[in-house]
Amino acid sequence: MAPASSLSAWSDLHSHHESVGKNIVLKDAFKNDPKRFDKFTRKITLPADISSGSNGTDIIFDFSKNLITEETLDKLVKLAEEAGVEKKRDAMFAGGKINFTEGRAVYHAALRNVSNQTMKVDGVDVMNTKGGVNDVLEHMRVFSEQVRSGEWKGYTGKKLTTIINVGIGGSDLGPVMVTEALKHYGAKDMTLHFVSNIDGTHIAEALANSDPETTLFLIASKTFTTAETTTNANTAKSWFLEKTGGKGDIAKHFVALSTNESEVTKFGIDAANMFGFESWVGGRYSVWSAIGLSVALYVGFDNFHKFLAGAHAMDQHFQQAPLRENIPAIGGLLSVWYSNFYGAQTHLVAPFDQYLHRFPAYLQQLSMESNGKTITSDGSPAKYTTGPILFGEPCTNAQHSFFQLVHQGTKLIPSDFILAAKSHNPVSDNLHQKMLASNYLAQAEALMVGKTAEEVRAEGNVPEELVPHKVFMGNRPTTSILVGGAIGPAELGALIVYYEHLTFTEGAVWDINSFDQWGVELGKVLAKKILKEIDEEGAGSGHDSSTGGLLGAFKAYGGF
Ligand SMILES: O=P(O)(O)OC[C@H]1O[C@](O)(CO)[C@@H](O)[C@@H]1O
Repeated sequence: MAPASSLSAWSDLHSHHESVGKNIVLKDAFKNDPKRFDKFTRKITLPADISSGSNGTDIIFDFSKNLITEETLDKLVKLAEEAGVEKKRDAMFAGGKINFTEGRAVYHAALRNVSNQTMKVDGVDVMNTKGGVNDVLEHMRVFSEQVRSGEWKGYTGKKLTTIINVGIGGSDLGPVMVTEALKHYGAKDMTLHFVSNIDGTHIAEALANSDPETTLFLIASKTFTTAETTTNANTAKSWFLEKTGGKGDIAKHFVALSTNESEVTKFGIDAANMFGFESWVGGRYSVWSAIGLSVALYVGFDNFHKFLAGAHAMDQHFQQAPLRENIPAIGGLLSVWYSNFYGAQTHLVAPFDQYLHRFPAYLQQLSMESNGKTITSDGSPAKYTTGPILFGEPCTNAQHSFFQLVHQGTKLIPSDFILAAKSHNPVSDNLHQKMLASNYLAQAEALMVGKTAEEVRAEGNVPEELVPHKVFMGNRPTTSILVGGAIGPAELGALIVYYEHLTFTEGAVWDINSFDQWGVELGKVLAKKILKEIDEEGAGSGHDSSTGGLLGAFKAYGGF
């Protein structure tokens, strides 16, 4: 495809930004158009049999507090058409090798294809082939039910109630985020640990209070070659063998979630205890695969299946809805609008939901590992900004830390706020939930309406020199996402996929490959070289004076 800036819709959007976009005053737009909320709100309804409540759950995406007019949306849709977003989407869902730098299909949607539509890569039916999606799901079902019921026992005959997932990046962030988000559904007798960091503290703390007789290790690594994971896994194995006096049975206590059978067996895990997936599942899209085993163990397979089904519902919406009605496509196009025409550099996601406290961290990998790229499909550098810096924290906490900058700083920070209408914990007669909701609504309203100097003065008793400090410029865009029930497995699945396809849409417009991650390689290679140098005499070789100086100092202070 062509670089986005060469498209006629791109130039058109530039003129539109100059003549219209720059001058949009949101509070006036609402005054002038009582139907604005209806015009820019989209809804998806999840089927009743997978929803958290007894009726199907609606999820409302209110885009009306964004700096757009109907004409803007039309022009953004035109941009998507010219950039071939639909063609690229269809190629993805058809198993095309759209990860063009690695020659791979991008087919994580097959993992949640609960309606079992035919999905093929290289002519092979990935759903029903031996060892394919349905076989792995069945293996996960059987295993998770055996562990949860206690039928699968440790080497001394005890039920396994501590799960330690060892993995990093996509082999960690999804499972952590989802198990936290679905804690309400989690097995009360299970303790979960997620060990990712190579910092020995992480594994040491997980092992400190674990009993080898009742601990199950999930070694989660797509490649099974990631240094942090293999090192942590070996430390876990040594601990297990040492604590059990060599009597511990690895086969009962260690399973692998991976694509790499030969490395798994080399590590000492039986191929029968390996839950596989294929190279067409990117790490940051792998929570739907065997990498999600900790989720299935914790919340039960039926809930894991609902999680997949909610995701599938959003996949179908993304595949079928016309661009102007297409929720993830609109989200992605808004991101392009702010990044490339308003110069925004960030994207804030703030869930008003404590269970979603790891959601922004999860989205950081999804968004920034996917679209943190400069090179376009023809190998030339993009002449425009690409992936935004995504950040966030749950609210209301974030309001009491960095929201100052969001309200009064010099930067435009497009923000997403997420709220579930129903809490899993309606304590104090729902007082907490009402307060949470009032903040969710108030923040978006405050960011939009702001406060003028006249309004500050009208409050009285404000010394004139303080007036400018108390002014809020307002007109700051937000997207409000409202889940019309509680956030259960299906609702969570749909929310994640909203962001997956939003990220897809951005990358498709920017003409970059959202599915590789070459940018993480250089640091890995240098770390390997320096690791060797720590054990050698001197302060390494070929380094700049800062790196060499610090290496020498580390060795001296650390006694290495
Ligand atoms: O699952 P693996 O192969 O251990 O990789 C872990 C993570 O490392 C990365 O490759 C980045 O270094 C991510 O893309 C991936 O999710």
